[in-house]
Amino acid sequence: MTPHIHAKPGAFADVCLMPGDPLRAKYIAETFLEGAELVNDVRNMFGYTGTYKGRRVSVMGSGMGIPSASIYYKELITEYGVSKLIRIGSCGAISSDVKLRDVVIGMGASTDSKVNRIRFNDHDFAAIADYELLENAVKSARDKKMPVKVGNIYSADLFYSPETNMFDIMEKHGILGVEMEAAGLYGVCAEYGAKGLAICTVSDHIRKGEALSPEDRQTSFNEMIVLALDSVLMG
Ligand SMILES: O=P(O)(O)O[C@H]1O[C@H](CO)[C@@H](O)[C@H]1O
Ligand SMILES: O=c1cc[nH]c(=O)[nH]1
Repeated sequence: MTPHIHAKPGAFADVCLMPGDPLRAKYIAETFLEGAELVNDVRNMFGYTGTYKGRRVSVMGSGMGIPSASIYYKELITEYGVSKLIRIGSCGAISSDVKLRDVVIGMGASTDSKVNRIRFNDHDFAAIADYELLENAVKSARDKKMPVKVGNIYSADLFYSPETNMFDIMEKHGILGVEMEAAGLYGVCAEYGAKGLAICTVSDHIRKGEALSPEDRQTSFNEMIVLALDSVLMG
């Protein structure tokens, strides 16, 4: 047990899907997993383990932002033997090339957070996805004929950032989506020897002021969830 996860040893599978929202973890467990059991509810950060098409899989919320998420990523890896962590999140788009409902896979994650500098002696750390998880997610998308955008995402510390000129800079540098955890996930995985990948559905367009309706959110999140779960079956 850890201060944040009261689960028995072996309660988690080797792979854990990680949405920010613990209620999305509950929804995924109840909708997509067979025999799902609640394995953590400390702080209502629900974690479940069940099977997907016969493959043991866990799903747990991470909370919002790198500080919260990093606690769960680290404890799952070092205390519960989770070796593959797949974030399934939402993100905001900036460029007109990226639209609502698009699925974005973070090959790398830029950030304004200092966490990777803290762990990397204040040097630049290239926060990148695990190649095998990335390749399997892309294969899973291709099998479904589901278009995905693969590239650089941006993990912001502030949801309400005063640095609004950053959106122009991000667009110029090809950032596909803004979210709040991926760079932390990639840093934690590098530090503790696990594999990480962040997949996000575009839930809103920051420049156009558009946002998915709750119904559209659910449908498009379902597509991302199945994409992630099927990618787990590939390796
Ligand atoms: O939908 P989730 O996974 O929580 O992801 C995004 O949504 C939250 C902000 O609303 C942040 O956690 C951000 O990364
Ligand atoms: O972190 C996030 C998530 C969705 N949309 C945003 O603008 N930011």
